[in-house]
Amino acid sequence: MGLLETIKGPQDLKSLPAEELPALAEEVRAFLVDAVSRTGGHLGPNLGVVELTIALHRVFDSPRDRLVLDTGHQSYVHKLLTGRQDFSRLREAGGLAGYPSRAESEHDVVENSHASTSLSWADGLAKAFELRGESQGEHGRRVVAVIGDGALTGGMAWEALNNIADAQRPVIVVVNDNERSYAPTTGGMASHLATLRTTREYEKLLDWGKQSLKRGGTPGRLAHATLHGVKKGLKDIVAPQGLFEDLGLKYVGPVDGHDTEAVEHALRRARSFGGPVIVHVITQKGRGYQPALADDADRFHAVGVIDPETGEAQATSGSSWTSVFADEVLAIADERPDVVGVTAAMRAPVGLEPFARAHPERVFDVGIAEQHAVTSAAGMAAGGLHPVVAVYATFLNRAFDQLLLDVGLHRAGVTLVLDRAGVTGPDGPSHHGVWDLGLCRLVPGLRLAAPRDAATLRAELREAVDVDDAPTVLRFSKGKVPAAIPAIARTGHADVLEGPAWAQGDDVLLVAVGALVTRALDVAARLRAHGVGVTVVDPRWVVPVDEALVDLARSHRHVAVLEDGGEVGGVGWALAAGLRERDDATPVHGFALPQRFLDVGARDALLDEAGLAPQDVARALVEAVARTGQPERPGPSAAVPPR
Ligand SMILES: Cc1ncc(C[n+]2csc(CCOP(=O)(O)OP(=O)(O)O)c2C)c(N)n1
Ligand SMILES: CC(=O)[C@@H](O)[C@H](O)COP(=O)(O)O
Ligand SMILES: [Mg+2]
Repeated sequence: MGLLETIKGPQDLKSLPAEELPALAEEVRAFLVDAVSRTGGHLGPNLGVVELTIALHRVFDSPRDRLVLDTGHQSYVHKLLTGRQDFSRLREAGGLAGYPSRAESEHDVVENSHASTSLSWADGLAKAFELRGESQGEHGRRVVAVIGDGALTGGMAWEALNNIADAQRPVIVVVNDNERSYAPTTGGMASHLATLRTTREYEKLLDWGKQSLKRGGTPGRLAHATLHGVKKGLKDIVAPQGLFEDLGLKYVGPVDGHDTEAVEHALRRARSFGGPVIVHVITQKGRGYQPALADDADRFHAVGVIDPETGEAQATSGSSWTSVFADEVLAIADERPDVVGVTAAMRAPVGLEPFARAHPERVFDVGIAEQHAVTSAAGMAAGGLHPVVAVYATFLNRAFDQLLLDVGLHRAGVTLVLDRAGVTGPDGPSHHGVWDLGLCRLVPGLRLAAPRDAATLRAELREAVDVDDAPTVLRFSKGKVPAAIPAIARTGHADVLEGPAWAQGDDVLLVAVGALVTRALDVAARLRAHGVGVTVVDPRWVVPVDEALVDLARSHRHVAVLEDGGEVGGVGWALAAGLRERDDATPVHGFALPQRFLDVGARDALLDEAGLAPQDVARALVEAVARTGQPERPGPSAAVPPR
């Protein structure tokens, strides 16, 4: 039996002799490579925090002390050391979550996978422990937040530091500095951390110098004393007193994050300090696994299954929607010098890499700072540019106020491209992009399109960037782009995809949104097989709902809406409202996602479980049509509540 199998919880870890820790670290690394190669996941980030996590659980007493992991994608080692070693179904329904999960363990605190929140959580916990009288003294409860250098570029982190620095509560902020988000971290903060890292090299050099000089007898000792004086002066030049210290935070580091003993020593110093302290730990993303270290793109940040022979990692997302966007936005950028790209530390995942390679001066990586991305885009538009801000749909949540009042209020010609819209799957509840339709519907003047295939993505993107007096948004899902789905007619903005067989009349108007068009066509075939007449339309622009679509709805006995987003503020919700405004009683059957947090799971399975399986939708509509008998107007009724 290896060491790792003997670790059932932090107590077992604490009792391990220090000399066995390197061997444990190697076992953990081997486990991670083996397990994550089979399931996919965040291999690179977790390989970088092995020694750090071991040290954290030896110095602090989780769950009495609270360990908050920012973003949470680097929580696999934490899980291994807190009694969870079955990674066979990592990031699958019913398996281990890829992020902290309170349902899994009392050692887990924050389940939100959105970056830069950990310091605010820590500030809140520390205030609670203080008011409850639990944090005082050497053995008082401690709060430790582990935040990456990427997450530290997020504005929330600095709002929290402003508060943490202002009080003498025992908050330990561990900066896990591996110099990367996906790609190398950008911005002034990254440069500052680099300066502090340089100090590390500088300190090593000085330490070497000191030891050598001391061995040189009296002349050497004199020289050492002189050098020591020089050091202080030089250090202020090389590493001006740290930003953190200027804020009033004690700074410990930089520490070699792969030397468990050194990290433990630094953490014990931090713990005993009793006030707010930064422990700056230098780690290596992908540490110990050559294929990850060789991956210049993102060090196996988030990978799919890995071929054990070659070390080749499948793309996690493999979302070919992204590649269509990447190709079309580059074509647009070649034609229009006013078009610029903006990313929040995800240039490659959102498809702006080709654009950046061709026009490096016109793609801006603002760090993990979606709020800044959106408002700076409003500034760019005011300055005569047309920014294309590409983010995952779920991360737009963070920039709603900026979208509403910096972009919307000023009618700024900004185009937002929301990748991973709808159910994403393995990343769980905080990653599903199911809020954007409702949020965007709140912004007056905003227009949102949901392409159904590659051709409509290209066309709708071009329509969007041609709008310079209002915000425009495109949303598309994770996964594969379907084969081309041609239209047979156009009504208003909507494409008619399939009309009723002449004998079957106008029983159902089936409105299909974006990637769910494929499912809708399956539903339509099932309806026809049951003698129900159906017209399938793709509205293309779904915010606001097109008046022509409302008119079309009124000429059918039933309207059904199939969409990959939350029901509140969705297309079905808006279409029902449009019919009510006309005092029209056409029943609207909404097939949207329930307004709750969806768990981890495969995208298609989660859609089916939400009632969006074609056979279930068809059955519900056949029953609804049967209930209303002959084609006469049903009695006055509100919209049939979405399922
Ligand atoms: C608000 C937000 N934007 C974007 C992301 C996507 N994302 C996940 S991890 C990551 C990089 C994090 O870098 P860092 O904090 O340095 O952690 P590391 O992976 O280097 O350990 C990003 C951008 C996110 N989770 N949250
Ligand atoms: C932690 C995080 O936010 C990302 O790494 C995310 O897991 C990537 O998702 P995709 O795999 O869909 O690109
Ligand atoms: Mg990092």
